[in-house]
Formats: sequence, structure tokens, C-alpha cells
Amino acid sequence: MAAVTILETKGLTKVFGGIHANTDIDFQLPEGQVMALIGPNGAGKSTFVGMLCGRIPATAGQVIFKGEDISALPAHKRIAMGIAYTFQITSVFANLPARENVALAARRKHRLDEAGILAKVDAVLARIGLADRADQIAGDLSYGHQRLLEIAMGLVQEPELFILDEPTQGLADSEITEFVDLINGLKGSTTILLIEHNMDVVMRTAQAITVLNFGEILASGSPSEIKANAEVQAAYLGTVHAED
Ligand SMILES: Nc1ncnc2c1ncn2[C@@H]1O[C@H](COP(=O)(O)OP(=O)(O)OP(=O)(O)O)[C@@H](O)[C@H]1O
Repeated sequence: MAAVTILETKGLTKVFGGIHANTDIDFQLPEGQVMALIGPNGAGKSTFVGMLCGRIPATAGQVIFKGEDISALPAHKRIAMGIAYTFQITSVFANLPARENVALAARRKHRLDEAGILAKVDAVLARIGLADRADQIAGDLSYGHQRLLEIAMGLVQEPELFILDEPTQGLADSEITEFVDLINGLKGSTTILLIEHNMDVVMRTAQAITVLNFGEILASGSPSEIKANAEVQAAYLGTVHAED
């Protein structure tokens, strides 16, 4: 069965002042796939996903989700359509309990009564291993648990497309293993776009990889194709601690 493209960009471009952060990006993401987006610091990864989510207005080009041009839609409308995301910078509400953070995210998506919201919230907190910390103030959680809480805030929205910007940054090894299991558990049911510097995580989760360099797509392919690509080696893989 040919894969359906859930997300596509055409000529997506962002210029900040004189900086060409993204130039003319044509990109397709097949439904149900885990795709990693990699590239050196400053390559334009966060800018690209910012334009997908609606946090950063594009200078030019289109974002097409489920066949609809969403380029002009604000972020909350994209969430309602099925896009969820976590940011590079922790964005939990530090003075609220973990459960309330997830409930706020759930209410942005689901039109349910409070009991319905809390049922979804508690199921996600259990899935992500934070059930016993649900009543703790988010700001008191360890950094790693705050990152997992953010993932729970995305997951509770039951997204069709889940975009994660450096989710494992600052996580302990055991937490990274849990994260890899979580992503692999979502494979097939949720389309995932993962910005990730940890090549071990990329190789253990991604079915496809897109490499950005200087704001343009340098290469796109299966993990083994990307690993074997000489241009990618020169631009990126040689500069990070790549496992095997
Ligand atoms: N708000 C902004 N104003 C001006 N320049 C910006 C802004 N955001 C990003 N840039 C520039 O755009 C380029 C791409 O940055 P971006 O953060 O998208 O890269 P990245 O690949 O996500 O990097 P990293 O891996 O370090 O997070 C960089 O040159 C950056 O300095």
C-alpha cells in the first residue's frame, strides 16, 4: 500500500533580517512514519518545525497538512487539526501540578467534561511513567521529568502528527531508553517528526531521516542511506558522536 503523505511543504522559506534560516524547502512526511530531522547547530531545524506548528510565520511557501493548505492558520487551529509539538526549551507551567499541566494541554484539543479530561490525563501520565508524580508541582520535578511531562502534554492531545524538538536533551540514559520505547510504541499510529542530535536515538527510532544544512535539505532517505551518504558525513555525522 502506497503511504499517504500527511504533511508536505512546498518552497518553505524563512528569512530573519538578512539570515536565510530556511530556503525553499520541499518536504514530504508519510503518514505513520517516524522521521528524524537532523543537521548541525543553526541548520534551521527549529525554524522549520516552528513554521509547521504555526509559531513562526513563513516568509514564503506552503505547509500542507492532510491535503489542506494550513500556511495561514494560527497554531491553535493546527492543534485542533491534529498537530502537537514539544519545544526545545522546557515550556511547562512551573507553578502548576504535573496533572494540571497535562489537563491544560488536553483542554486545548478535546471538548470533554472534566471527568473525561482527567481520565485522558491520567492514562497518559501512567503511559509516560509519571503517574506517581501527578500531584507534584511541575517546577519541583527533575529536568528529565519536566521533559517527559512536556511529551505527555503533546500525547494527551492524541495528535496525528507529533513534532518533538530535541526531546532527549538533558535526559538520563534510563530516561532516554524509556523515550525510545515510547516512540517505538507510537510507530504506525502516530506520525512523528523528531529533531534529535543523539544519533543513537535516531538510529533506534527513525524509519527515515532528513538532513538539513544551511537551511536546505542536504539529503533524505533511510537510516542506512543517510549513514552511508558522504555529503552527510562531511557536513554532520563526522562532527557528532555517532554510535556504530
Ligand atoms: N528569531 C530569530 N531571529 C533571528 N535569527 C534567527 C531567529 N531564529 C533563528 N535564527 C537564525 O536562523 C538560523 C537557523 O536557526 P535554528 O534555530 O532554526 O537552527 P537549528 O538547526 O534548530 O539549530 P540548533 O540545533 O542549534 O537548535 C540560525 O542562523 C539562527 O541564528
